[in-house]
Amino acid sequence: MRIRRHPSSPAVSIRELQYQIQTQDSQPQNILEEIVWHKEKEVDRFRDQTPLSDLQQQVAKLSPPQDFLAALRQGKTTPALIAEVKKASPSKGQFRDTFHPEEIAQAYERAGASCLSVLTDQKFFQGGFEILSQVRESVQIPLLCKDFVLYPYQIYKARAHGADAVLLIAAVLSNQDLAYFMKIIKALGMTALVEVHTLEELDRVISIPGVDLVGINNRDLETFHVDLAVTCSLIDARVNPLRDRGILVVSESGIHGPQDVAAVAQAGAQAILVGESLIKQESDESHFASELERMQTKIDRLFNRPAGNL
Ligand SMILES: O=P(O)(O)OC[C@@H](O)[C@@H](O)c1c[nH]c2ccccc12
Repeated sequence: MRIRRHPSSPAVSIRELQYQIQTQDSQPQNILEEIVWHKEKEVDRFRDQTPLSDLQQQVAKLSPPQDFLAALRQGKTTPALIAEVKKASPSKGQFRDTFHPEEIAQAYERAGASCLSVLTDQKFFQGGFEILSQVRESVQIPLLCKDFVLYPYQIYKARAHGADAVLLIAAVLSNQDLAYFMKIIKALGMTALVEVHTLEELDRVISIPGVDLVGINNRDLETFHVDLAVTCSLIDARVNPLRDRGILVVSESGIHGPQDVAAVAQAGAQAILVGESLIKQESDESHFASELERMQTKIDRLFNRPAGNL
């Protein structure tokens, strides 16, 4: 695990030294740590509003989730597309002036996405669980809840708002937590997408029983640096164990054009997760009559297919 879950408390009590240790260790070292430390407080607030037992009762009344992994295996495109409903990011700010999640989600679905990802982190990505619910009402395809999961509570909350799959980030969870959270996700009939960024993390994840869907994030969440070679080198290093275990690999982040899609597909990614390049408002986009037309054009371009070829 690369990330400290909490600010560490000083081990010594000599006053001056304590002051020094506190100032150094009580600052997050990078954005991922900052997000995780803040997430602890956000989850506390959610628990105060709605206890876990209430969420569990809500979840018990829902019809079963859809099979996210099967939708990727069937794939409306090759590789299958998970399109992300993403309003903003901590590094780039807001991607467009007006953001209508239902419209975007419907356009993605009709233009060829096999599944959708919905960001629910409020502070850093301007997402929300109300957006997940709105999207659930607007489309048929399976949904991934994209958040920084630290507690089982968040898994029930995702399900209660209509998610079929939940992201688990190896950089912030121990193996024990990963294995435990996977059990809860499976018991709820959902799919876990386990995200890695390094070979160490991939090795940890491959060793956990029941992992069948792995996301390789091309973006380093500590620095925001994006490199598609991350997907290629990690798959390359572990081709055999990935194949033997029947793990489907999703290449995540920084995919902008047909060359990018071809590169990660060639490396062995069977699905891609794309946010920014689909959602971003370009300066020459005013001529698009509708969100559907916009998304159709962008997705056609991404897969190098003739315009309107759905
Ligand atoms: O907008 P991009 O570069 O296409 O990336 C999408 C997605 O991969 C990215 O949003 C993401 C991948 N893993 C995450 C974990 C948390 C928040 C966000 C993410």
